[in-house]
Amino acid sequence: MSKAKANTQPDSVISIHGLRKSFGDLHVLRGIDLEVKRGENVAVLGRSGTGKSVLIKIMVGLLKPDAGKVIVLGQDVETLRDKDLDAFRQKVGFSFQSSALYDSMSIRENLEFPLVRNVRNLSRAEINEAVEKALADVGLSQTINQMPSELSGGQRKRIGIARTLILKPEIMLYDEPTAGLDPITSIEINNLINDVRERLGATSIIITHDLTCAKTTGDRVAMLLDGKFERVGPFDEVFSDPDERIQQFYNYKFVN
Ligand SMILES: Nc1ncnc2c1ncn2[C@@H]1O[C@H](COP(=O)(O)OP(=O)(O)OP(=O)(O)O)[C@@H](O)[C@H]1O
Repeated sequence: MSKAKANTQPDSVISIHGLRKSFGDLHVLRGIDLEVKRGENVAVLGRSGTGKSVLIKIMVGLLKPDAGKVIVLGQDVETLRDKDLDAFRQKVGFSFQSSALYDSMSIRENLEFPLVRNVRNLSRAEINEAVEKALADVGLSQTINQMPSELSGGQRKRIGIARTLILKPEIMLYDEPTAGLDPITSIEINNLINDVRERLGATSIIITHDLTCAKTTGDRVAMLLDGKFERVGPFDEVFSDPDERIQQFYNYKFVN
């Protein structure tokens, strides 16, 4: 761990070097490098199937890389096991592409679930308070006794984010937070992501192919092309690049 730390820039909370991952002959990640500072929001952009979800899964230890290093909060993710991995996953919140709510549980029960599983010795009053706060943070206090099936797609996404936030993570990883949502609801989610950063001081990686989401939430965007971050920087800088692949992506998707 110390060796890996030595390679990391001092203010980085996420440090990725030479990351590679293939599935058989499919070379998905071909040498990814990225440094993310505390409190920064980085939007990872790329077309479908370019490996964005694979990257996020490697970052939380759900997939093993073939080569390279992923250091998150000073820890080499690949080496984490058992209790250390559990503790790590409390500090790194992962908001799934599907909201991943339990359909048979009420919103209150969905939010209680990670707390009861991960935090010991909480009183009933503390659990209630945490659930109420998390719901208020995403503007959905009124849904506490409803079932997921009674909510809209946008509301389910926000509840999914609240369920991740309830453990007060230092890092939030959002996988396609606006996928399948109408433009207005997408804007609400983008605002929520920015709000989370301001209120919790969380560092976030936002995986998306929604350019509006990337522009609104990312201090920087990292453009995944052919298995590498070909361009990393402020949105306008990255998309002023005349590279045909970048312009094709921009012109096809961006409506504003
Ligand atoms: N466990 C796995 N086994 C085999 N192939 C996989 C596995 N996970 C991902 N892949 C392949 O890796 C490639 C990248 O997948 P990934 O889900 O990361 O794409 P993505 O950029 O997130 O796409 P989308 O925007 O559509 O969600 C795809 O071709 C996918 O089929």
